[in-house]
Amino acid sequence: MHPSAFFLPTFLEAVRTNTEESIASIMTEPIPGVFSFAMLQPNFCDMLLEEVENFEKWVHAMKFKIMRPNTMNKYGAVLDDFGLESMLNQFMEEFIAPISKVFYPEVGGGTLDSHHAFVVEYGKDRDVELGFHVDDSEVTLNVCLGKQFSGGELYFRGIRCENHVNSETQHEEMYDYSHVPGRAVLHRGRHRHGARPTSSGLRMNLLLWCRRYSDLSLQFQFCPKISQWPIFASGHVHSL
Ligand SMILES: O=C(O)CCC(=O)C(=O)O
Ligand SMILES: [Fe+2]
Repeated sequence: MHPSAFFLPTFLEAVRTNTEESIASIMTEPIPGVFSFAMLQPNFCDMLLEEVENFEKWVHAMKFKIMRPNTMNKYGAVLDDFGLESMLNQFMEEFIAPISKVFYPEVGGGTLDSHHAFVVEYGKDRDVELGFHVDDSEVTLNVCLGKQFSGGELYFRGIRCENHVNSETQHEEMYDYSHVPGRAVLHRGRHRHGARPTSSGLRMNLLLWCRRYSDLSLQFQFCPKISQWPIFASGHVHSL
């Protein structure tokens, strides 16, 4: 399948041109460090949703146990488990690393080298909301796949290092993002966030937690609570 079957022409063109200007031209940055852009073709969102649903049906029929996408979400599936691992790695290297190189140089955004990819599901008989947390990632891509829903806003509360992860939020750090199918949000894993209740319908989002394992010395984080950086932040953190 050609990339134009997955991605919107604006996104493809911006990343292929691969300059700071071309990448910035498709982005909005509603608060520092949070970027949003239109990314996926509507047909591809539908296809991926269908694929996830088929996988879940198959797992159910086989009486297999489905792996939870992460420590907090109960509903959804790990995409790497059904044959998409190498495609998603290529996607991270060719599309997300060039963007992260421009916007997140402090965490080695240009040299992301591993990922954890999953779909999360919210609605009736699914997860309702997601508590306040940081991700086990350097950079997180969160793309809404659909379907129809209300609520489910992603709220942001500022970037923090390990030592200040529970510190208070400044007014200017508060931001609520409303998901739109096909549209992506990109943020640092250490940018504190959560998801408000999906009050009706079904919301499914694709998450790509991108990491840089090759050189852990770059796991240093800028934290506004400290005047100088880097500050070492370790290991796996999810819920706060
Ligand atoms: O539901 C969302 O959009 C947020 C999901 C999220 O933050 C996560 O899975 O780490
Ligand atoms: Fe998250």
